[in-house]
Amino acid sequence: MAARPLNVNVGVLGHIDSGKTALARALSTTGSTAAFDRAPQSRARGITLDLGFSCLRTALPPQLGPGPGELQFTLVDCPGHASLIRTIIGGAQIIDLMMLVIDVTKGMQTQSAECLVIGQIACQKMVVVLNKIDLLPEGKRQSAIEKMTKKMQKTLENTKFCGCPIVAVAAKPGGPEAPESENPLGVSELIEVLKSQAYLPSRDPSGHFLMAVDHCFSIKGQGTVMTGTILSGSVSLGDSVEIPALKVTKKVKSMQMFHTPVTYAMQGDRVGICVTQFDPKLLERGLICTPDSLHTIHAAIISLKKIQYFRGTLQTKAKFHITVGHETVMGRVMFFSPAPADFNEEIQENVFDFEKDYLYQEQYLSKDSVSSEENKENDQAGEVQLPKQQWALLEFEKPVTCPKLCLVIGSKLDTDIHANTCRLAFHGVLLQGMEDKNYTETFLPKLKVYKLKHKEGQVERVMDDYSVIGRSLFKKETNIQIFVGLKVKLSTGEDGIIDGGFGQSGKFKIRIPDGLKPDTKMLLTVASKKKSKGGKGDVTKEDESSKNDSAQPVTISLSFKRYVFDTQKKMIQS
Ligand SMILES: Nc1nc2c(ncn2[C@@H]2O[C@H](COP(=O)(O)OP(=O)(O)OP(=O)(O)O)[C@@H](O)[C@H]2O)c(=O)[nH]1
Ligand SMILES: [Mg+2]
Repeated sequence: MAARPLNVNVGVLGHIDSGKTALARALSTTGSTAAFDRAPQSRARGITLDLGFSCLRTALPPQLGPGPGELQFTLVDCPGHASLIRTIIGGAQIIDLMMLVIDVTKGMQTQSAECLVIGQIACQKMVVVLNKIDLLPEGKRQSAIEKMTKKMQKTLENTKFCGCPIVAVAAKPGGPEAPESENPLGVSELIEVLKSQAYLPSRDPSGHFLMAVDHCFSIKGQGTVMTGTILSGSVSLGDSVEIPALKVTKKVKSMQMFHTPVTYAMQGDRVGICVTQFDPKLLERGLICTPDSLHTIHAAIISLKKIQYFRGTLQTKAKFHITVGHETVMGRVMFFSPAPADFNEEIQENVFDFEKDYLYQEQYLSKDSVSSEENKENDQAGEVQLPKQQWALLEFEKPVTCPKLCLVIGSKLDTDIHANTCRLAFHGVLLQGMEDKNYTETFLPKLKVYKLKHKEGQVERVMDDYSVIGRSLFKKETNIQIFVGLKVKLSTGEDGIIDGGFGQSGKFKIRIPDGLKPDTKMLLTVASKKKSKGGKGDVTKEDESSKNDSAQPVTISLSFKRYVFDTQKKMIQS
């Protein structure tokens, strides 16, 4: 049997109309079933609506090893239209090398920037393609290309693609009206660059089989064919595969890779898998897998990072479009960070420690979320102390089916697509999914995220050397009983313990085990003498006036933590 060609998936991404489909067409020698805007709706609108696949075979470049053999580039033509970003995110997750197509007459555009962000999250390597150079006036073409090349180099400076190759082409010189005979410019040079950038993607046949299906059709008398890219594991003739969306399991009857029958395929391969007949309309896009290997989850814990280009803050309780693996759903987030003692701890990849305590955050902590005033206080140099790792709890509006440890991207897709702003907000890794619909009761209590609570009140008067009466710490209707035994601190330094309620107006008694200091006693005696002159009004009035009474010299502070998901709402002090 001839050696299998080595397959490298090349994504073609870029702003709408930059010429991605034209470029894929110019590059490919063999078109697969789903290539080149075949769908009638796509042709009618002149835009790409779905992922297109085609391939290009070349001789194996030297860095990929000696001996004869072929290199197959599977070109994944992604749509450019902003509304199709979910498809683009799905496409980016199966590629090894990304081509970012830029219209040389326009430069970076909004979706070019979004594609760059997606590339940074999902791809290892990139080549920038400056397309439509035929539109530059011939005399100034070279200098215009050089200028744009410099600009792109600058844009990429602070990305992981710094220094990546930039190639100038015209995929379809003359545009749509030009005759097909018109030869593209620069494409053979581009192929050389692609070959030089090709690397042996790490492929691993072990683990569960998982494939992203992008196309499904039936063949009379044979069965239904699903084409797609194998994301993990491997598959052989006769294997059972599950289609989770349809809740069915089917046997693999035959397989093809680019029109050639095969008996085995593994991670990174593009295959068509034929199984016993089912209605192909039921599965246009989706996942197939080893039976029972995916989980369907209602909520998840992820570790995450904010996307630097996203303007604004990430607020707890906000809703995002959340892409989990290959599905996108609406979800609500709650951010949390390490507890202060663990702030500098190293990043733990791919695991979540349920033994640890975590600190609830109203928003994701980033340089711009910490106010400049706090900033000054915390650090002279203006450097904000940020934890090395942060997490979020995601609660989905409807359950999603996804692999474990999959990529998660949060975006604000309801942002106006003409707003010229990055809609991608955060990315992360799914660490723990919650399959139980009643996860709030069965699962969340295990998650030890706490809020720090702080209450302040005032000492009203001294009872004796070992006890004082406090007020303004609780509301009138608060059940003080549940606070009994908690430690408090007086602003004069004494430690105290809440002993019980006192009267009906939310006042309470504090025991001072070590006794009041003489200075404190004096301070309080003077203050209460002044006050008693005012006479006795009714209780609420007194309470109100006392709130504004800054003359009270001694304050009481009560601090405790409370776990967000503790059903008993226990207050805990260290
Ligand atoms: N002049 C010129 N026109 C080009 C070139 N490449 C593509 N075009 C034209 O640009 C338009 C868009 O090309 P497509 O290949 O459909 O662009 P796309 O990036 O795939 O568009 P979407 O998939 O909808 O985002 C078409 O009218 C092409 O004929 C080029 O090199 N020169
Ligand atoms: Mg296109």
